[in-house]
Amino acid sequence: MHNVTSPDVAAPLSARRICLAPMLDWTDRHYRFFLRQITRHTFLYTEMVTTGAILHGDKARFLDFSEAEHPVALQLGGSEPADLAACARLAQQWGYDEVNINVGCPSERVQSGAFGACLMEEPQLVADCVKAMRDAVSIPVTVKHRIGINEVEHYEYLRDFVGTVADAGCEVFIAHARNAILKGLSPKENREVPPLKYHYVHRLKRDFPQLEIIINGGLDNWQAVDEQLQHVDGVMIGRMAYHDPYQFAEVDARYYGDEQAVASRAEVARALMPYIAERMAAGRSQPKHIVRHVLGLFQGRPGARNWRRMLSDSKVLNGAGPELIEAALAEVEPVVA
Ligand SMILES: Cc1cc2nc3c(=O)[nH]c(=O)nc-3n(C[C@H](O)[C@H](O)[C@H](O)COP(=O)(O)O)c2cc1C
Repeated sequence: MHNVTSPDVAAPLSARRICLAPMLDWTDRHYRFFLRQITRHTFLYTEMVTTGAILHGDKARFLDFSEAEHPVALQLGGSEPADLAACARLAQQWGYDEVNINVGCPSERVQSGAFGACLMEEPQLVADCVKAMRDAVSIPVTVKHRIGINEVEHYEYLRDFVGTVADAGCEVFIAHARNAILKGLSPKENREVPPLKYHYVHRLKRDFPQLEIIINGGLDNWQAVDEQLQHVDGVMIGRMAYHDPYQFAEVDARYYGDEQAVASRAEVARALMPYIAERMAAGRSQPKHIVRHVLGLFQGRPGARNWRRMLSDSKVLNGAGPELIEAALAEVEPVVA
């Protein structure tokens, strides 16, 4: 549905050519709506939501999103096939374009729930989860994983994991090209310390050419992304997208062949005003929940500091409405039209 063709290659390009990584607390619906004002095509992933939160909690709170966010995937944390299948069904009912299982998160909390990266050690269980979900829905079921776990360093471990899960019908794998170390490293260290081994992921694509392989980890500029796209079907970007989101203004033309005009930073900011008004009217969010995600909009530009300062000042935020955006724009130098 979202595929585009490139004049250079015979195969259709993946809609997941550029993906926004799932990031807890960061890629919530507000951030995703904001990034969508900058890029129409980037494939967005929600932060991880556990099956328990969805099945026993306020479903609308965890699942609602704006129509504008499409294409958007729901990332689930869980390891019970029946629970994951029930949540996949809800994801489809809610209108998500894909449902993804988190097999990469190393945090202690996640381990005690027996899901996340520790599932790398249980490929058959992941396969059972995928099968149960695929039996329940027609949207794609995908897996985000690491290249290994703890001291396991050999490529064959990754190959066998992917092979087993692919046999259950998973056709899209998103590989964070590092091991997960379950003891002794914090989640943050687990995104920085284990070495990146992009070549393992490239080899995966060579060994499973029929699968869609998306690479993730440490990619923070388009030149590096271009190099990766020589080897794999797509690239997933996390921290750069959050800290310097306007870099994504290049994505639609560069990776999807869409030359439509790109919104300026100020236009992106102003697009948030009706959104803030709507969320406030629905009684669901305050401006501070939304603008905390847009602090990086002017990253590297004159006035970035003023923008950031104003939108993180609790005195300004308390009691503010959408006009807060216009006031913050007025602080950005030079004043942008
Ligand atoms: C604040 C934060 C929260 C994250 N939360 C999740 C998550 O919920 N699910 C997940 O699969 N990965 C999560 N990650 C990992 C990212 O999806 C990604 O794999 C990692 O940041 C490496 O990509 P990057 O180098 O482009 O940032 C998180 C990363 C960060 C920085």
